[in-house]
This record gives sequence, C-alpha cells and structure tokens, in this order.
Amino acid sequence: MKKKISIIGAPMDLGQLRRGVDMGPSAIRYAGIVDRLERIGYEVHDWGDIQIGRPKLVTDPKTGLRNLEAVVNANKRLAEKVDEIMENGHFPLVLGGDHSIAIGTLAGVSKYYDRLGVIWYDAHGDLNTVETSPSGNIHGMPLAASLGLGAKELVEIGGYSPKIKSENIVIIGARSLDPGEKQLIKEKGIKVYTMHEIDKLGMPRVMEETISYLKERTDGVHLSLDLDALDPLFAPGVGTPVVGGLGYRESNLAMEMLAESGLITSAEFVEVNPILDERNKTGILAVDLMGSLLGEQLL
Ligand SMILES: NC(=[NH2+])NCCC[C@H](N)C(=O)O
Ligand SMILES: [Mn+2]
Ligand SMILES: [Mn+2]
Repeated sequence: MKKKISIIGAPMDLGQLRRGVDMGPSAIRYAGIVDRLERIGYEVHDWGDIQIGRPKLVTDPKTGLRNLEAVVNANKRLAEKVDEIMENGHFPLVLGGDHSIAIGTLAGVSKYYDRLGVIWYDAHGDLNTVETSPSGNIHGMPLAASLGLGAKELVEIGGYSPKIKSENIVIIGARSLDPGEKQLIKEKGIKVYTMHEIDKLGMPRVMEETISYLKERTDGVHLSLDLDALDPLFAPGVGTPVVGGLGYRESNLAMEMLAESGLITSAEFVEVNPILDERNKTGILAVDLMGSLLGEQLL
C-alpha cells in the first residue's frame, strides 16, 4: 500500500504585521509540491485551504495582542482538519501561513500521541507570552502556547493543554531570542541548538544528537519549520528575516537525516511570504526541503 500524505493550507497572515504570508500555501503549491511528492511514490491528497475570510485588523488595547479572535478561529479550524487527517491515518503536511498556525496543527496532532516530540527549526524561539512579547504578534507565541503558557484562548485551542512537554522539544537555528524567551528556556531546560552551537558542532552532529534525544523519549515527532531559520540569502521571502542563518545544503541535509531516521510523523512549513520574495525562491526552497524530508533520493 502506498503511503499517504494529506496537504492542508492555512493561508493566514494575522499573527504578525507583514501582509502576504496568506499567499504562502499558493506559492508552495505553484512550486510543485504535489508532483514532487507523487514522484517520490506517495499518494497525495490536497485538502485545499482552511477558510480565513478577511477579518478586520485589531489590537487589544489592554494586552497589545493582535487579531486574537481571528487567529484563534483559524487555528480551531486547522486543528479540526488536521485531526481529520490523523483520523484517516495520513501524514499531515501543513502549509502556512504565519507561525501562529502551529498552535492549531499541534492541537490536531498531539492527542494521537502520549509523548509528542517537536523539532522547532527557526531563527526564533516563538516562546513569548502576552507578558514577554515585544510585539503583540501571535506568531512569536505558538511554542509557548503549546506548552500551556500565555493567553487562555490560545492555550485552550483543541480543548486540551498542554500539547507538548518542554523536555520533548528541540529548537534548531535560534539566533534571535527575546529576554523572556531566554529565561523560559533556562527555567524549563529546553534543548536549543543556537547558530553558535550549529557552527561549532556541524549540522550532522546536531541532527544525530537531536534524533537520538527524541527517539528515546517520544512516540511521534512533529517538524515545525519556519523558513526564516535559513539565511535570508536563501529565504528572502519571510517577514522577520535574521542574518547569519542556516544554509541551503545544511538544511537539506538536516531534512535528509530526518528522512533516514523515520522519526517525523507530521510537518508544517511556515512564514513563506511571496510579496517579500524573489521569484518564489522561498516557496521553491520550501518544496526542496519537503522533498528531502519525505525521502527524495538523488540516485
Ligand atoms: N514565527 C516568527 N517568525 N516569529 C518571530 C517572532 C519575533 C519576536 N520574537 C516576537 O515575538 O515578535
Ligand atoms: Mn522565525
Ligand atoms: Mn517561527
């Protein structure tokens, strides 16, 4: 029987300030994701996009949180769809959208595991809460919310919390962390490979360690890949670029090693913003990474 992948798009840009990430799912589809996965040998089902509508942009005067209600509604819808995909026994592949959609993906996925692991491949920690966020942007909060920290409306998406435990998380590529995030990382002992450590150890060692760490403590691993983990040279189409990032081969190698490990049970690729991109470079990169993650072979 062919392995089955279900793609779902979350065209939502309300978790941050740069409009255009809502076009991410289209850009990734136009870069040929369905063909690419079929060529590897998968049966691919494209479920289309969840409905977002055009909610008015609002900032809560008390908390500074932006577009909370719209982000919550989108994530509830996404959680339901991802849950349905899991129910069908397919591999869920979620296309963002800004990173706040990880809250919905994890809400849909996590209840199928006792100890879900998460690889957060990102320049950022996305560990802010209402109190620590410098921006009020919810795309800086999804990992905290999935740990059960922050605004109740975000934490409770999917009707249960937490979705993950701090000891089952590995952050890879970090180079921009806010003070509150650093404190939380220390407090919870979250495993982080910063750019400094990746430069020193090399990506092969980082992935070997990550894979063996997660293998012995989890029963499924979700990959949440923010394209801004890569250097803006390779991924110019993102809303919050940070220089000094991961390379093209380095990142494909990381994905290839994950493919070899057989560890990954769901994935999402987020923050592709075609308005800021150069001829869909970042969308094409996302598809290259997905190919590597899902076992594409050169020979
Ligand atoms: N998913 C992302 N690109 N997050 C960027 C977050 C930036 C910053 N730490 C904030 O909270 O606003
Ligand atoms: Mn990021
Ligand atoms: Mn992120």
